[in-house]
Amino acid sequence: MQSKTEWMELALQLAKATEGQTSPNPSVGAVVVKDGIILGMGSHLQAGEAHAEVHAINQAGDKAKGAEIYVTLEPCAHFGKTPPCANLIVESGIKKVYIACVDPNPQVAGKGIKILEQAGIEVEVGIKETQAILLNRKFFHYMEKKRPYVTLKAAMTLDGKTATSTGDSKWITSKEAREMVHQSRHQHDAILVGKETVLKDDPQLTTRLPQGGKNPIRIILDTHLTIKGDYQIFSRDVPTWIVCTQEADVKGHKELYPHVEFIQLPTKTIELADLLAILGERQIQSLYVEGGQTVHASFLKEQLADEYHWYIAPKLLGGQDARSVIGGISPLKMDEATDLDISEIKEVGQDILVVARPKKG
Ligand SMILES: Nc1c(/N=C/[C@H](O)[C@H](O)[C@H](O)COP(=O)(O)O)[nH]c(=O)[nH]c1=O
Ligand SMILES: Nc1c(N[C@@H]2O[C@H](COP(=O)(O)O)[C@@H](O)[C@H]2O)[nH]c(=O)[nH]c1=O
Ligand SMILES: [Zn+2]
Repeated sequence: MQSKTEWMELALQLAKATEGQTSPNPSVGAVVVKDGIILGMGSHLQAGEAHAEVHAINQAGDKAKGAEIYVTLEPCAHFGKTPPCANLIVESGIKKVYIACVDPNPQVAGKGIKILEQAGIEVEVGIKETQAILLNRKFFHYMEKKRPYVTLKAAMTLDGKTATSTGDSKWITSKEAREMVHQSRHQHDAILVGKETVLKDDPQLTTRLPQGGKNPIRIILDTHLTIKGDYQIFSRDVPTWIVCTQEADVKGHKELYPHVEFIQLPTKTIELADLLAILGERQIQSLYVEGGQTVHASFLKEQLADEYHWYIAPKLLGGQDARSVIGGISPLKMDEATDLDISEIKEVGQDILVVARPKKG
């Protein structure tokens, strides 16, 4: 007989396994148990398909009567692609529901729990809540703020350089690290770079994994539409959006790049908060910012980065004229630094990846 935390851990594993493939839905896992025996378990696999509870309860069938269900997110209460999970749980005869965390989606947000309690079902919320919230941090952020969860990615030498003074940067990190970057691209709805990166690196910004993967929408910040000529980023196989400002000549540029979408901001400069709100309206839930140093500087200055992925290679470049990770102007005092919580450090091939998030509050 396993403890309720172990059953919830199993449900979380089922949810974690689908991370990155359920957007714009959260990743959810569910386990139906009776007298220490697993009667059904499942994960929500793709947006628009059956929810985790539906899979688990279908597997349990009539044996669900009198059983318990462990689910990593509050069962939904709205009629989406499938009937509400809360009602399904009531009909199944399940007698107790363990929930890791409440669903902030206004369509749910406590309604699922109310339906269960009104049907006389015992509900316990908060088992492994921290892990469940961390797993769906992008979804929760988007539901709350209606703007994408922003992850800044940079690859640098041990002394914090992203290129030599001549702009050469191929390659700093190893094949394994670059493959992990493509994993992240697969898991994000959109990827963003500044015009300098386009002009200097001519990046494709596509997801090139041995097992395949989803290409994020490519977004370029080009205030005055200075990019002309042919670059890989304008390939027709992946949507590309260019962000510019009010004086930019979009009409003229449309002739150059007829298949590219333009987001023209009503301001003289690109206000990132405005851009993120527009991306939020376009259902972009997660944004991967691959730099370069000017773009990173803007996100840091506006405090609009939610997560940092710093890939650090065991190399030293030296030279104050080499390109540093974040450009812009330095604060005058050390206590103006942005404090971070380092949530993960892992070895990737010969490199290390530091995952950090701004300290809350
Ligand atoms: N120079 C390095 C990186 N360089 C990152 C730059 O943004 C570079 O233009 C793009 O990653 C190229 O994208 P694509 O391969 O054409 O799709 N990023 C890394 O992770 N390691 C490095 O060594
Ligand atoms: N994936 C998931 C839930 N997702 C919730 O339902 C919303 C998506 O509904 P729909 O468009 O019908 O798929 C999503 O925004 C989130 O609030 N709920 C659950 O009970 N179990 C699940 O496995
Ligand atoms: Zn549901």
